[in-house]
Amino acid sequence: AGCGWGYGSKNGPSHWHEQFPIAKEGSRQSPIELKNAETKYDSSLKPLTLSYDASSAKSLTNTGSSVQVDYEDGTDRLVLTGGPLCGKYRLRQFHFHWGACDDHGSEHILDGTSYSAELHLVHWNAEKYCDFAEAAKAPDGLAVIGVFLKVCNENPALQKMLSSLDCIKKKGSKVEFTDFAPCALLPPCLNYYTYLGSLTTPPLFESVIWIVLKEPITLSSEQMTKFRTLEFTGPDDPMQDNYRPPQPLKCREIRKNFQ
Ligand SMILES: NS(=O)(=O)c1c(F)c(F)c(-n2cc(CC3CCCCC3)nn2)c(F)c1F
Ligand SMILES: [Zn+2]
Repeated sequence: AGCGWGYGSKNGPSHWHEQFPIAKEGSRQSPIELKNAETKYDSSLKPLTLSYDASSAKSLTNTGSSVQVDYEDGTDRLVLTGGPLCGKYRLRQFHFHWGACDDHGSEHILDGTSYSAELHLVHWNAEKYCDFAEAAKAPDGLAVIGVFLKVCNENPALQKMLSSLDCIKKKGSKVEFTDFAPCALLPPCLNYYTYLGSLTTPPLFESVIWIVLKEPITLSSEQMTKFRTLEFTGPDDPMQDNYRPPQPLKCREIRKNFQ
């Protein structure tokens, strides 16, 4: 069988509809362009609350499309509540999307600006659903916090992960990765935009309540270069430009919790 979906010219985002029709037929696909002037301030939106105990990080994996840190999500360890959400959402994993150069690479675009990378913290609704796979198929099943990465000064919180990338250069490789508090990757200000969307990779399920932070976190250009030392399929195929372009807004509203 041909290689599965990816980000190449033969299996990239413009081909995904061939195996995943929702890519073209969906009504709430992600990512999108965020135009601040067209978003609506909603005073009923609550602040985000991230509960945070000794973190339950498990492993660091090269998934073949991103680098991902998986969490033990059998109990309420890292829980997201508040914001636009009803109930509590458990952190399952976080991963990144980035470009071949620092001037692009994020999935969401904010007022015409592409950032160098974007962090996604993926949570699932553990109050309503039994496990991640079930939640991933429900319209209110997932909540993903998107954080923009901007090349500026070094980010010490990323160093522990980036210094482990040499061990997972190859697709499918995985190493133990513990005691990593994801809150260290958040900016001081948690002002956010929120809208109803989808997974930005196949199967592109329309099950994500997106929460995109307005304030980016920063990292150095050396740290950004480190991401690109990972491989998609082999040594001549560096992992980069693993982002989906913006999708039609259709009849969706984007709200924000700040004026
Ligand atoms: N970019 S994103 O939108 O933040 C994003 C996500 F939110 C995800 F949840 C996944 N995801 C995909 C699966 C396979 C599951 C296999 C069982 C059925 C559901 C999908 N695991 N996690 C994902 F790959 C991704 F890119
Ligand atoms: Zn993602």
